[in-house]
Amino acid sequence: MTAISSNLGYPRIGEKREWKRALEKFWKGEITEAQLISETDQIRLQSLKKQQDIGVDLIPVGDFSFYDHVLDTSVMFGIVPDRFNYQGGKVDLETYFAIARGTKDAVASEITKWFNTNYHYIVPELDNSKPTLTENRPLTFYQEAKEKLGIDGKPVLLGPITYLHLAKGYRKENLLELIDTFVPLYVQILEELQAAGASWIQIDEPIFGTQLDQSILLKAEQVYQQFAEAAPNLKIILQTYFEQVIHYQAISNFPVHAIGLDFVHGNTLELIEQYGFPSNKVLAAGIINGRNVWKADLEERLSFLESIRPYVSTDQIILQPSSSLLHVPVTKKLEEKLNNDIKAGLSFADEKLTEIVTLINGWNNGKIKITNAIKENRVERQQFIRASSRSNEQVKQALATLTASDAVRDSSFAERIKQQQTKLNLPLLPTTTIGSLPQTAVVRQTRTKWRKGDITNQEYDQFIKENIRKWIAIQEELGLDVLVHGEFERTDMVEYFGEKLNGFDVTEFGWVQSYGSRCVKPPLIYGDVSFNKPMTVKESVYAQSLTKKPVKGMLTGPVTILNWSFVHEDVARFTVQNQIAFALRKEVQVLEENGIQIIQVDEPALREGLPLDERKWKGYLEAAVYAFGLATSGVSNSTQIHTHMCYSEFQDIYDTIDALDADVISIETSRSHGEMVGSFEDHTYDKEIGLGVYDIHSPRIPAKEEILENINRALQIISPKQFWINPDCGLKTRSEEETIQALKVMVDAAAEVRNEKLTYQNN
Ligand SMILES: CN1c2c(nc(N)[nH]c2=O)NC[C@@H]1CNc1ccc(C(=O)N[C@@H](CCC(=O)N[C@@H](CCC(=O)N[C@@H](CCC(=O)O)C(=O)O)C(=O)O)C(=O)O)cc1
Ligand SMILES: N[C@@H](CCS)C(=O)O
Ligand SMILES: [Zn+2]
Repeated sequence: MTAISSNLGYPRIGEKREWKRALEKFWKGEITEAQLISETDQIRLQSLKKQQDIGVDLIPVGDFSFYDHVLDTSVMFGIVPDRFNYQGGKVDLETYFAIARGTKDAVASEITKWFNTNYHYIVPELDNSKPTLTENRPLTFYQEAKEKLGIDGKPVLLGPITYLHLAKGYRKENLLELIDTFVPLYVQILEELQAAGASWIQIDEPIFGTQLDQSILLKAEQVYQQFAEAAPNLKIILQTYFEQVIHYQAISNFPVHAIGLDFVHGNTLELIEQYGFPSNKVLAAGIINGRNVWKADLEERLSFLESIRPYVSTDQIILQPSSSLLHVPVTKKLEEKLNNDIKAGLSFADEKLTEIVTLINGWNNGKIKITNAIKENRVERQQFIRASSRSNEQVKQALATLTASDAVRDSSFAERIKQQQTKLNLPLLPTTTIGSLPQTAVVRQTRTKWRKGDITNQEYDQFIKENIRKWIAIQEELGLDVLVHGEFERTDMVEYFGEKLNGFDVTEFGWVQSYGSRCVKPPLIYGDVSFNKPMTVKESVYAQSLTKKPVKGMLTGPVTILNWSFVHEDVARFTVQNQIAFALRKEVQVLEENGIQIIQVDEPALREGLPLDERKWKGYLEAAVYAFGLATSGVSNSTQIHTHMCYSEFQDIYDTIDALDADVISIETSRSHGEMVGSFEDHTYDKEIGLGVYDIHSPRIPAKEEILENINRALQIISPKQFWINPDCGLKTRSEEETIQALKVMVDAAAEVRNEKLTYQNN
């Protein structure tokens, strides 16, 4: 008997984002549903075939999605919010996409971060819905892989404990009962899979990387007992990831065939060393990082595996990535423009699976059998490690001299805001946007032409300027108070800085799914980071030259740049974060020197990066506050620092939001229907704040009444003197028409409330 290799999930998007293009064509009505299905079938089957060719033993099936796997789970259980008029039975694609994207009559469901990743899932709205099994999705995909490719796949299912923790619309005290209502449906899925001849099933429970009550653990054990009894021939892998499990002793004793543990994040090895591993179970060991893109050190991984060997027999292990490969790009083979030294150090999804297959051979048959692979791996890694561009002594020295006071502004907020008000003279309830304006097809196509050399630098600059000019005029016409230049020159708020800062590089095809069809291309941080030359000044200064109203300078913050990049692993993440902050500090100062009076430093990833294990929160948050302070504290009192965060639960980090000491913060709240507002009830927040008053992720134009409701709800708790009115995130995904219409409604609503408040004050 030998051990086997496995994968937990494969990127859905195709090597060149074919999946995204098919979806967007369908949404635009350019292809039919049948064409969408046929195109995505092809992408999915190619992905399965590739994994088969690489030699992966347990190939995941059912990890494919038309939008999001949490939404897939919801519709499989008939969990559809009432506003979509669902009549029962299998949920059709129209309803599925309506939940995800909204319609003109119904707002989309909320999206939020999938654990500590930049992937967003659709939050299930349980309310009073009665779960029913509308289709056995895992079974459908299991049968497809078997019939079309002869793959005896491993269906992937989101587990009930995690699914219900991610859902809303129920009272926490009813969770245990609620779990019981889903169990029979899961049981039916498992029974049918077993009857169809499936051998394995992966049930994802990443929630076990977070702190859970004893009562939940007990319930979970009973649930898995029921699963095991219902389908005794199905080998259940209880799969955790993104963190070491917190309740290891409890979970490792659950009555399942295998326990999947992440050996990359946290210290899982220590848990095994301390408590051992049950002899009657298989250890599915995640030993290749599923969240980063660097080539593993095969020799080191093999010797790491030797530390596990005393606790398991040779065939008692499955080797796999630490998590689904949804979070890394598909293959590095398409990267033809990357510097060779950097490319040598990379490993995307396909290359990671090859590493797993190599390691399983080494584990089963001895190191000698993989000597050549190890040699090649060593040479390539050394080529990367020794690349001369990776080290920057000057930055290291500059950072070594920094102290706590380098990250704190000169005066208190109370003092600063007086000076800022005098200078900016803004009205009550100022209106603004978050930064980006529509990245139309023309904007993207022009950038692509420029990249290909089809248009010159001057022509591209001129094109960007024209867009800035056009949108400054539109914003003035709309009556917004603080304007933005629109970020037309940026592919993405992180990738753009990756193109400009030293120590970064960018890929051509290194896409990962962010939400729905939207993808991002995280830059690579391969070495010490430093400022090269001004990155945003030209566009900001040009925009400011066109108007008397203040134009915000627009930067992405150090925590977000770090979180949304693939960061080399040679030094601590916090060190890289401070290097980025130090480089941004320079940019902030240059913007100020060039007459920009408001500078926004976005930190949308700050909450997302919060460790799953609460014991690690303090260190993470302190480092975040320091880095943000380092980036923003080098300006005078009268320069107003803004920040922006979106799509996360912020209640947990209220104190950090305060400690960032930004003069103004804008936070998304519209999809969560104002839940964040409640946090301000219990605190006395003294700085200024904009709570997003409408959802930009839906093409729907908000009604004035909705915006008024959002504003008035916030104003019950936050003083109008502190409150800003803005959408909840950037507008780059919206069309020009949608943007203008929605902003018009927003500005009208703001004017109405402003007049009411002023009338009230004057009386
Ligand atoms: C705020 N958000 C962000 C997150 N993470 C980031 N790294 N950046 C973010 O802004 N996480 C949380 C949220 C997620 N939100 C979004 C919102 C929108 C997108 C998005 O629209 N992504 C685009 C890709 C953007 C991009 O870089 N485009 C390139 C064009 C590349 C291209 O497709 N070119 C075409 C030719 C042009 C054409 O015909 O369209 C080609 O080569 O074929 C660019 O602008 O140059 C997306 O399309 O998915 C992501 C996350
Ligand atoms: N300034 C960015 C922030 C997005 S989170 C934008 O507007 O797109
Ligand atoms: Zn945002």
